[in-house]
Amino acid sequence: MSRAPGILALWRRAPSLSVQKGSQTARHTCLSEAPLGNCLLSVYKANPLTQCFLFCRLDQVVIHVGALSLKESQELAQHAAEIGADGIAVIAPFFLKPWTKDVLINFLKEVAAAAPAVPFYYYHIPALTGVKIRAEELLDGIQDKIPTFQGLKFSDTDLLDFGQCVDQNRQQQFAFLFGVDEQLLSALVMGATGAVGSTYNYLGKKTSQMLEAFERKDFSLALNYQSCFLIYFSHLGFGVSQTKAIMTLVSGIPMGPPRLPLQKASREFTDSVEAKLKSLDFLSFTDLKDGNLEAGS
Ligand SMILES: CC(=O)N[C@@H]([C@@H](O)[C@H](O)[C@H](O)CO)[C@@H](O)CC(=O)C(=O)O
Repeated sequence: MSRAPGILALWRRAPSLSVQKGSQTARHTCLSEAPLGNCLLSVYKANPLTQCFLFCRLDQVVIHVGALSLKESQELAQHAAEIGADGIAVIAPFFLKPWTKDVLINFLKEVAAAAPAVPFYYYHIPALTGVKIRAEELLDGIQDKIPTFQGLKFSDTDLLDFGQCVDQNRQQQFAFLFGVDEQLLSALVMGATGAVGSTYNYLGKKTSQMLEAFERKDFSLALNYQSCFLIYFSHLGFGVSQTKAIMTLVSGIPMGPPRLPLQKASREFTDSVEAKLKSLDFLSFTDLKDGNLEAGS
């Protein structure tokens, strides 16, 4: 079974943390149905491995149930409802793509209807799905079609689209969870209500400090934190494999290589990240042997 942990989510004005499970970083599209179902169940039961990564109590679990097959997505949604998920999230199907807003909403509506009592989030990640329907366009009138619609996970760099989503939300009924970690500060300024991202699995504390600085209106300190991430990312570049390697380094728990077609991060990458994390004083488990990066799957 996959050991990929959920994605740490940071919510503004909330003392505790939440998790999104079955997401891009957790390689949901690479998992077959059975391990994915088990994986979801294990999170619901707050398994020690997950808790160990989050270093916190899980207050909310939002489960990603998107799939290429509508039926599979509906089954995952039903399963999420049965095990008591606090929300479900769905990406756009990405092989045979919906090309218009109405078609996309119809697909999402059918998934949402399979879990009619569970809050529903649209997970907007056009760089990976290739579905470029603007989120702002989608929001218009969406609750008439999907009564459980709760908000967006917005994983795109188009801050104009993001700003227009926030602008539409005059009654503030929706949550806007931002998913480009390097741009979180800009999104906060524009009205993000939370964040979900892979880097919070290991940069969560620094990001919380950035959020605190932002709340105190200490923008220069907040910018310092964000710049630290920007420099970090722009030099190294991060994908799922790299994230797994870093999570292994930071936690000491072997995450193993990613599944094909992903390739495991290179030795040069892990060496360079290890040095960087040490310089930031992030590594408490510094004596990893080569084998630890290989174990698990
Ligand atoms: C394309 C991608 O993986 N984006 C990440 C970001 O957290 C991203 O890793 C980070 O901003 C670094 O580029 C998230 O938006 C996606 C995510 O949280 C997930 O579904 O795993």
